[in-house]
Amino acid sequence: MASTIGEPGKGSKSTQSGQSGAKKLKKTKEGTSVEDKNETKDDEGSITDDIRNADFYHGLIPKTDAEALLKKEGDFVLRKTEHNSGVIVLCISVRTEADKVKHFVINTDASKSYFIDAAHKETSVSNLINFYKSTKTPLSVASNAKLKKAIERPPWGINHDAIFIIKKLGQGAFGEVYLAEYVSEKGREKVAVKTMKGEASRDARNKFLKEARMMRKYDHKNVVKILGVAVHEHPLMIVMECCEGGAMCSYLKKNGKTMPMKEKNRFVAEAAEGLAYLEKQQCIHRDIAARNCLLSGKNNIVKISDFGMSDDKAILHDDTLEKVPVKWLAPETLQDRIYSLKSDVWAFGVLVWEIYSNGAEPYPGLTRLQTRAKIVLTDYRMKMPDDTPGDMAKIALQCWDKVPDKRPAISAILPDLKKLADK
Ligand SMILES: Nc1ncnc2c1ncn2[C@@H]1O[C@H](COP(=O)(O)OP(=O)(O)OP(=O)(O)O)[C@@H](O)[C@H]1O
Repeated sequence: MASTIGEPGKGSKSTQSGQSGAKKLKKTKEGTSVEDKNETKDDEGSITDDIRNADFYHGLIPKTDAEALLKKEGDFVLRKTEHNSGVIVLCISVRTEADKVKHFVINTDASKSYFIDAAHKETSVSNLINFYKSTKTPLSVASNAKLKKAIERPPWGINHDAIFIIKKLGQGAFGEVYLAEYVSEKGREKVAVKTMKGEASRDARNKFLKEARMMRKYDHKNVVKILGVAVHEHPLMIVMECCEGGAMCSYLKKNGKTMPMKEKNRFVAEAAEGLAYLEKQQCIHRDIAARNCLLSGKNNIVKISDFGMSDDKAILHDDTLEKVPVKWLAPETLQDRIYSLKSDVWAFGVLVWEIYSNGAEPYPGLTRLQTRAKIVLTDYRMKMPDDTPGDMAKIALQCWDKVPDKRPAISAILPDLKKLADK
């Protein structure tokens, strides 16, 4: 019987490619820069070069991404997925005539034969796919899933060997962020590469790649652009435009005292422009802060980054409140764990405060717990730094209205912020 994901074939071994081990990046002439090759060796058992280089092999792309690529009945991709905890297997995802996507594990036996249904075995994965495609045999009787058209990797699917790591830029939640060179048909360009540690769980991997999925939707000069993801090998990578100026909060800490007021006003206006765009796309960012605004180019253009927590639901109820940036959270988030476009507006107010206080930590002298208590219980609001332009201070206070609906939309305050920046 064919086994779909979640119901492994009994008495057979799936095409395991081994659990990801932690790997160190190193610079190589060939590009991908992974020191520990063990896992790739494991991969080679089942993923031979004909598969690795096949256009329809998508590596570890998440189910959601695979499903979005399969538009018509018979469209299929070959990908890797975590079958049972810690075991990476090869699987075929295919859209069925019932307009559902089914995922079939490719199994292997002691004699290195590959099969979906033990009734038909082949000596390689590519032969197995060719068999199902050419004979139009259903992958399982129940689903009647047939392989018709292999769907190629999308343009955002990047090969590891097109990435040349140069140096570490920072530390992300899942792994390091590097400056790298990305070689494509367009030539060579400097990029930032967010990596994910090899030993991460399926959950963490999905979270990591969700950030890429969110970023793919956006195209704006004040939002960090994604170029693609590399998911064929470990470490998984998100490849994005590089903002050489680094995080705004570090810049403010270093240069804030000597920065012209005009530049601070511009930082506010540019961050607002990026955020107004996200607001229009119904994207709740959930982590607006100076540390997540990056600076790009010789003019230090502000770009909103870090979509690790973002979502495109109108209102989000997140029960976990795990590792949350308390000092940037609105009262309704602190109390009821509700996130909305209006909780981003609150965080934008805190960002404005950070800009005029030269990157200081909000609510100086208060712990996270004290901050939470003061906001929720006493309606406490920070005082804006003394030299904040009056109109700017007024706008920040509007962003901190207790009632989310009374906070302005970013698009509504943007014209005034731009005027202030142009003065
Ligand atoms: N596109 C980029 N260009 C230049 N530097 C970057 C870029 N993206 C990230 N960095 C650097 O890497 C650091 C970590 O990135 P980021 O904050 O996005 O990671 P993260 O996984 O979301 O971490 P956390 O959730 O803890 O903030 C940033 O502070 C910045 O210094």
